[in-house]
Amino acid sequence: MIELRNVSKRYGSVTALDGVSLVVPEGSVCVCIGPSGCGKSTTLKLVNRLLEPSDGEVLVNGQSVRSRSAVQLRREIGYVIQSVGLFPHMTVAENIGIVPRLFGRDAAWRRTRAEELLQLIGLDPGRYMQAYPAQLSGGEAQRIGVARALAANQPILLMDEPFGAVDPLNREVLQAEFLDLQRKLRKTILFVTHDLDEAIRMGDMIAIMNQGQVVQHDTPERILAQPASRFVADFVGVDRAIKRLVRFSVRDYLRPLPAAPSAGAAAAGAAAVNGRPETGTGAAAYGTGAAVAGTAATGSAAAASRDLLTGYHTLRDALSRLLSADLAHLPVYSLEGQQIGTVHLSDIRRITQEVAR
Ligand SMILES: Nc1ncnc2c1ncn2[C@@H]1O[C@H](COP(=O)(O)OP(=O)(O)OP(=O)(O)O)[C@@H](O)[C@H]1O
Repeated sequence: MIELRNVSKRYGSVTALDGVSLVVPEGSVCVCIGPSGCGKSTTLKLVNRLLEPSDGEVLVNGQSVRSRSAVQLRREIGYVIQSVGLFPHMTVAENIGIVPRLFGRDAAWRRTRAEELLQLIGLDPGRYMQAYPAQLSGGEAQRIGVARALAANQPILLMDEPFGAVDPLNREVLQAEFLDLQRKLRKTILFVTHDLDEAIRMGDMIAIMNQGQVVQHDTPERILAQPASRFVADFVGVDRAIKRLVRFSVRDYLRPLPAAPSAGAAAAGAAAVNGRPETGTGAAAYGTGAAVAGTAATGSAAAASRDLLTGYHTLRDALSRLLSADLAHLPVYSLEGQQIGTVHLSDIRRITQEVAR
């Protein structure tokens, strides 16, 4: 558990944090969000003692961080930042093994752990263990940053815009994968983002900050349904019912393809959305050769380059595409560009009604 009790942080005449109290229960994700300069990163850095509070107290698992050595604390708390901070002269495996090495784990243990983690984050160990950071795409580097944070099995993670440097599709893929991991690992996570959709999707709780204060700390649903102030209402914007849909991934509402795929309505949908004639063989008609051959290892280039709807997209993306194409359903693709099913407007409508209740 992470707890801030009435914490303030001043830099000379600048008050970066002003009496912040916040609790992140064990196994949950709290996302801090707010305008630039509101104190998000400062909040995070107080937890692992990269900064010291001017007033108030920060506790980790009930113990004041002041009573812990900063070095020891940082070994126990993972820290993922936007620029990732991989060491360029070390291989991916060595980068992932940094904290376990500090804990005295031997080379064989670190190697096995690095392989497991690469598999967990969807990167082929055979290809990536010995790669250097300069050989990675931005999205891959960010996954390695997450793997490194997971390597030491630290129960607490601080994540400062961990997916900030990734393009939108890769970002949605990483978010979905990270949520899968979190369901399994149940870490206690304090997460900072600029991106409201990301906050709504990732957070069990969201702390909306403004001018060094937490102005609402609540579930995403309540923040959207009952903003506590004019500031929060303006911050979350007008289309709040639709924003809730980012909490749902397309793959969870996928209707599978029939056993023998045919050139049905779904293919027609693809043609309409992609603005090109469909020859009747679904995704295969677009070919997976050229697009996929040049794919980044994350595999998302094929889907991204053709702007296809994938299982990793949110239901809000699906809704927006359905409405703009004026269709009742749309094909859904794998990252490699193979059609895997369809998503239906009627299903999304049902979910909107359920969450509105
Ligand atoms: N070392 C410092 N000296 C003086 N002021 C600082 C220092 N670090 C941060 N600040 C100020 O404290 C406030 C909070 O900074 P912080 O980095 O926590 O904001 P943030 O919400 O993370 O911003 P952003 O979204 O732009 O990253 C800002 O006004 C910032 O200018």
